Amino acid sequence: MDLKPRFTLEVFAGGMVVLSALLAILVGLLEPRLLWVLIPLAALVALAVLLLARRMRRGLARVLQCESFENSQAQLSLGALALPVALLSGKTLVWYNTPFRQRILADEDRLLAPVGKVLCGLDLHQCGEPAGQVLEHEGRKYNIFASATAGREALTVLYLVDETDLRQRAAEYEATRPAYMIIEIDAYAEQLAELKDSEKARVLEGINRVLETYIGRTTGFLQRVSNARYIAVVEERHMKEMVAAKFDVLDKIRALEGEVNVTLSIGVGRGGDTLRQCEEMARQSLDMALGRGGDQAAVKTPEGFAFYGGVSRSVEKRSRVKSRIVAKALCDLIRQADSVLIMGHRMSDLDCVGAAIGVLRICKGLDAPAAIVVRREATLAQSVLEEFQAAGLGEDFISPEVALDGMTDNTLLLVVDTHIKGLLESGDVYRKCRQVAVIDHHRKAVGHIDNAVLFFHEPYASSTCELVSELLQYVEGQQFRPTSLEAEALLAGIMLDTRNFGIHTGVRTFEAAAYLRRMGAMTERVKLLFNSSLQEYTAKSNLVENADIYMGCAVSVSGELPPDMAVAVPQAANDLLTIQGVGASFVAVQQGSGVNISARSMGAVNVQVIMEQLGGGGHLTMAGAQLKDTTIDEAEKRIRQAIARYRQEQAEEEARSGKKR
Ligand SMILES: Nc1ncnc2c1ncn2[C@@H]1O[C@@H]2COP(=O)(O)O[C@H]3[C@@H](O)[C@H](n4cnc5c(N)ncnc54)O[C@@H]3COP(=O)(O)O[C@H]2[C@H]1O
Ligand SMILES: [Mn+2]
Repeated sequence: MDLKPRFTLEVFAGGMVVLSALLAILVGLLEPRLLWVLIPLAALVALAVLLLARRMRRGLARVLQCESFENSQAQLSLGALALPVALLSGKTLVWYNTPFRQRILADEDRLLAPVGKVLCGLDLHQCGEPAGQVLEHEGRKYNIFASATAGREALTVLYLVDETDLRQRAAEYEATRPAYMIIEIDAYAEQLAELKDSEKARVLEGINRVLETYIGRTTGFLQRVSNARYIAVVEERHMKEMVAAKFDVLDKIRALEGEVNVTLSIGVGRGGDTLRQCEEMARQSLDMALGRGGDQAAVKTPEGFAFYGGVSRSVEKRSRVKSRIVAKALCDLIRQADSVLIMGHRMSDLDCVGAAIGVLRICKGLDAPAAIVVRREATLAQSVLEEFQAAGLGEDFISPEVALDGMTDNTLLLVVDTHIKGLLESGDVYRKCRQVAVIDHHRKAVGHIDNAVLFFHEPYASSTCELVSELLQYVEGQQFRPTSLEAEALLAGIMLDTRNFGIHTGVRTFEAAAYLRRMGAMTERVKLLFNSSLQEYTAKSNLVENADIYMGCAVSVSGELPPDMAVAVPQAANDLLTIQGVGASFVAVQQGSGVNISARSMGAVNVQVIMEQLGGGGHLTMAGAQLKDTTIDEAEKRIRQAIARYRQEQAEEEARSGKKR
């Protein structure tokens, strides 16, 4: 039956016709007179055969469709089924029931037609899978299932389930799921609250207008719930568009003209099971957006967070970031991770190791497996590392190689005291970690980590240790109380970056120090951590002695120092500042084929800007740079050029503002 049954039937009928025609011709040749009778007779027979063949096929179809097929129970049961059902032999349609004829064949008989012509794109193999094949036919969507008998003359039963309505509803359901948005005006209290009422109204009018248009395009609604806050609920189909456009409303708000630069932070909860769940997710997202510095949108779905906007804009972040919120977010991240690695910058110093020790305390309090990644052979915090080793805590510090070995897909990397990829202790560890969080106080620079789920960046803090001390105060519980040793490491970090509370100190710096003192930090023991060896001291004195004064800046250069003398460089730069008439100091030392530079100031000179000219960075008062493939003479020339250029720009700026600093 498999071998073209249609062909067989037609050939048989045709063959009979041809045969009778031949016979008629033969008889006609033998007896021409009979021709007059034979020709009409042959035509009659041919007509009868054709008619019969047609009737036969129709009759066959009717029989197969089975009103009278009593002895076949299977056919009977399929015939009465409300679903369209068809029977195939190979790929040929050999039987179908009435619903199939009506809905798929448009009430025509297509028996023995190839099924591919009737249902375009049908894939019998896929129909045999448990999920079946979804096919569109005449504007309706069918899920088609097949079950086949094995063997050469394979028979297949096709069941067509009309899922048009179901699928339409499912798509509509997905598209109308609510997404919850919380929109907050950044630093409202600091900025807008102090404006004149008329000006404030103007700024708010601008914001309202932009937001109303933005939400007005959707089927959702917008509601201002407090001075600085709006909520909005929009349908998933519109949320999709907003995400695709990367929340361009942020740009529109930033472009508003006015006395102050307003920016927004947006938290979105999307894809939750309930509206309440979405609201909760939106709140977490807003916390994230604010914790990363604002001026951005954070979207939380059950899969995790995604962030839009807010990257590397040079607008200064004015909002005082809430440490409490960050502490909570940080704890959540640590809890979700298999293990935690804490890592600072290359040539780690007391601030970065101290901060790492503080963060490790939080991990320990949460019972999360955690370690600090540090190269003990290249560090400026040897004193702290030795003390912890002596206290039996050496295992908390591991090398990048060990860290790489013990890592899983779900390891969280906490970067402290830097946010620049190129300065990390180990780039490999960073690249292998999927989840990264950053805690830093350096001014945002190029090459910053851009995939952090949490970016706690406070350029106004004195040190990373100050930030971590604040975080420690916001996690509640006895288990988060730092030991006196840990408190001393944190205090050492603050003292390093403030040069013993000499510069860059704010109210919060002293509050953090007071907290650490309460936790048992002893200043006299902290001071010991800064003591240097006689060799280091001599190296430092030599550097100080060799300094030149150039345009009010002390510049000292030197050939290569022994590797363990590295700390003499920043210390010499610090000491040079104590000389009268020196506004900034620059100490450059050959290291391998490159040159390392430490720059310091008391605040009147912005050494960060000068070091940025050389590809470095840091802070207003404390910065550095690493020059590659440079001789020390060339480095000195470039430092002097950078100073000259800075002085010139300074003079121009003073001329413009018409006042002397
Ligand atoms: N290419 C680049 N791009 C962007 N930023 C760059 C950079 N190169 C350096 N910086 C930043 O400049 C700051 C100064 O670095 P520096 O090595 O002179 O000075 C370091 C360090 O050498 C120095 N230090 C460490 N131990 C010390 C000790 N026992 N006594 C005195 N100073 C110490 O304290 C300073 C701590 O500074 P901090 O980590 O906050 O910030 C650093 C660093 O993050
Ligand atoms: Mn540091």
